[in-house]
Amino acid sequence: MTDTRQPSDAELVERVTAALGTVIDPELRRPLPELGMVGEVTARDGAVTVEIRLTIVGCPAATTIERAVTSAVEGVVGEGNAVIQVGVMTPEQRTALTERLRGATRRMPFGPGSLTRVIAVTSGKGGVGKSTVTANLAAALASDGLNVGLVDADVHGFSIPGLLGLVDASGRATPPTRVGDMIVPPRAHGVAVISIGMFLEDPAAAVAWRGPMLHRTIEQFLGDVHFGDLDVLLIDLPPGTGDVAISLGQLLPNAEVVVVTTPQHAASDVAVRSGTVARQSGQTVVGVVETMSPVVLADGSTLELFGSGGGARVAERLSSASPGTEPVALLGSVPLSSVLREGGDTGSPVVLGAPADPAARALRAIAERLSRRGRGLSGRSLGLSPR
Ligand SMILES: Nc1ncnc2c1ncn2[C@@H]1O[C@H](COP(=O)(O)OP(=O)(O)OP(=O)(O)O)[C@@H](O)[C@H]1O
Repeated sequence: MTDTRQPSDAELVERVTAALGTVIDPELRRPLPELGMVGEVTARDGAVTVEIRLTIVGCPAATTIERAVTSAVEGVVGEGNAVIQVGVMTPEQRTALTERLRGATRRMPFGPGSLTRVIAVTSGKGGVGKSTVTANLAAALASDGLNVGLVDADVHGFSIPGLLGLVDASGRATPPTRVGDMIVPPRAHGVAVISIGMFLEDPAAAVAWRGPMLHRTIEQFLGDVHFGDLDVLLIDLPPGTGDVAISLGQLLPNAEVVVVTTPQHAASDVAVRSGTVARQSGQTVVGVVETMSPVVLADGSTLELFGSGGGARVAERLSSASPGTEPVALLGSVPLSSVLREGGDTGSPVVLGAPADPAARALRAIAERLSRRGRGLSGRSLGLSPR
């Protein structure tokens, strides 16, 4: 027999509370009650009032949250029977929230033993297409359903916000949300992104920092930014073997490293050095990506603007420099593509915006190869001990 009586107000409160448990904060990616964002829930004569506490005044996700809460509550009480009162957390509530979130991760959540795969992308020379490769790999992996974070560690030459469309018309990068002293990264194309560019008022400002300041910034990006549970964290390193690469080697010796090069000798020779420095800190070079590779033109001829063979050369030299370890593979070659470049200029990664372009296909295949590699459990702590 079906129960046809009207639910009591107490039952409504119970059902609405359960429904609110399904509403996820779009930035912090956890249910609202778990974040302490749901205040009092009261019912009277079948109508329900819900108090929502936003983390900060002017929270960028306010409208999305209010809409999601309204729809969850109306799902229980019917349209027009829900009153949503939106307020803001007190400083004490905010502190409790940041402490809860910190406890859930750890101070350095991506260090050795982490279940997140950390993939640092490096190159020898600047301007070889490293950031473009990183942004596209992040977008491709996220569109495959993985939780992806991206740290733009190219502090002096940051370009990730632009490549992923996280800039306004004046070129200013989207600032992250701050909850107390915790930083919530903006998201684009499903990727949570942090970059020094997001902390600068003037997009043209030069960041002239040296060793200790750079080290602290990278440490903060990895420790104070709330990425939540990630499957993969990509790191766009500055070109070369400078302070940031060394800091990252110390902080994340567990990182896997992808070396990007063009086909040209001048680029591939220095790219080998970047791979070698990564290895010295214990990181594993998992492959090489060649970009700006030869492209087949409409008339069938091949344009080799930067020559050919650089990627294979780097892979071979890194393999022979470390005999006895797994050979370093050429993960793929991304041909020269004006569609890819235009996608970068407009913040629309080519893997999403023009998936049929040969460069997009090559990048997708590289992302697949990388994620296939990650399915094994070798090197991961399973939390088991022998009996
Ligand atoms: N395969 C490609 N075809 C055409 N243009 C490309 C290709 N790859 C990258 N580019 C273009 O080359 C320029 C440099 O690329 P990008 O910024 O990714 O290089 P980078 O190695 O990260 O540079 P830096 O480290 O100095 O910041 C960009 O304008 C980008 O659009």
